[in-house]
Amino acid sequence: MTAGTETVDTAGAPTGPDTAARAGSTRGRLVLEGIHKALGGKAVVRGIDLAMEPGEFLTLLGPSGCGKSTTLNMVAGHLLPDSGVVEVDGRDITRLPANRRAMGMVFQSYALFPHMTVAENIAFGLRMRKVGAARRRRRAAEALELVGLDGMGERYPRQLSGGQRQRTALARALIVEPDLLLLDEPFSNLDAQLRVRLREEVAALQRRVGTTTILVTHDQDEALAVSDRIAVMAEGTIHQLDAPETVYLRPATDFVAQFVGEVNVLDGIAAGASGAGHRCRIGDTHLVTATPVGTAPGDGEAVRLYVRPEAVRVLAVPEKGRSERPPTDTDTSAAGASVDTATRPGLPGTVEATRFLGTRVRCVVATAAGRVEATLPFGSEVPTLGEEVICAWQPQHASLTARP
Ligand SMILES: Nc1ncnc2c1ncn2[C@@H]1O[C@H](COP(=O)(O)OP(=O)(O)OP(=O)(O)O)[C@@H](O)[C@H]1O
Repeated sequence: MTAGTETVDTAGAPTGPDTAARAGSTRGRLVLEGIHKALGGKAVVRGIDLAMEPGEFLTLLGPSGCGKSTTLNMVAGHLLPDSGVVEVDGRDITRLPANRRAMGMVFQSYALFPHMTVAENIAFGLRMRKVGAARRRRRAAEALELVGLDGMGERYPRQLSGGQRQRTALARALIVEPDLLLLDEPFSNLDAQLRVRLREEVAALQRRVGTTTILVTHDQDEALAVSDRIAVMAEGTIHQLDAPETVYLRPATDFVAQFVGEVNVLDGIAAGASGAGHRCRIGDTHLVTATPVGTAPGDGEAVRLYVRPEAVRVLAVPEKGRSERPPTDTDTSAAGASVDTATRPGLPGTVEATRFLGTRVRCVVATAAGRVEATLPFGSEVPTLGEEVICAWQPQHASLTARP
């Protein structure tokens, strides 16, 4: 889009440079401070604090009803918080009406005007801002190109596929060069393949234009794939606000561990630090290791350990080991190695089920701590049903917290 010099009639609305030239923008620093909101007599948002950097892509992730959309609507100005402050670029906008905020919003339902062409839909925000017709047409054509819809400007929404409609909605949100782009479950109406493709497109586009973006979703894969940071929400509060890797590998709470990705949950008793982590006793005899999240537990404290199926190695028991699974001197190798539990941590068990999943095999092992699921990578040797094995993992691949 060309450098804009037009003024607009909405306080806080942008008059800034081209959308395409805004990567590395310093605009769109959002701060939420102590936000509370009750709806229908129920506390729906209960003390949200959040600070976003300009250009950041942040996802509000949580189960249905946890307050994600309510939070987004307070940023958009569709809802007024009961208490707390919404600030953009140092300016308190808590009480500023939605139409005077510089926000671009995309909804699950597209919300396009059926009687307007795609180009008219996209240019709508500019028309509201009294931008002249010729300039509107030019900017709409540029926005169409930005979202890969060149040449489709004269169609009507009903003549578009779901993905094309959502690209139109995105172009309409971006054309006003908003401080913030707010995406409320924008991919939910699309089929699985298109959902993945469009989310990649949106993430790439966001990096290009550099608009600070909040995505609301309950889809953890989506959140992990596109976000700079994820705020995991439950019951109106943020449980953890971190980079995707940290949320996945170092879940801060029991809820985060169990909501984001699949996880084995094992209860045990803390048994002292070891060089590469913290020891944890399962049952009377078995020792495993993990990395504490936050303060390390005291000896004898009841702890809960979380380990992802893909981090679990299924190893042969040395004395029963099959000849085709040669022992190694490390327990960090893939399935096929063996482990000596007298000297190394590990959880013995019996293979209860194996399931072929195409690119990997899922192996279920019955242990003293309950069922442990392991994902064996493609090409691994698959243990036989009823085989006695050891489940092992590297301490940095398992996390440990005080038992809730
Ligand atoms: N206008 C309203 N009046 C009363 N309760 C409401 C209203 N809007 C939302 N709620 C309730 O507030 C809670 C949070 O809703 P919200 O839409 O923010 O959740 P969400 O996390 O976005 O969930 P979803 O993914 O299902 O949209 C829900 O229990 C919902 O039923």
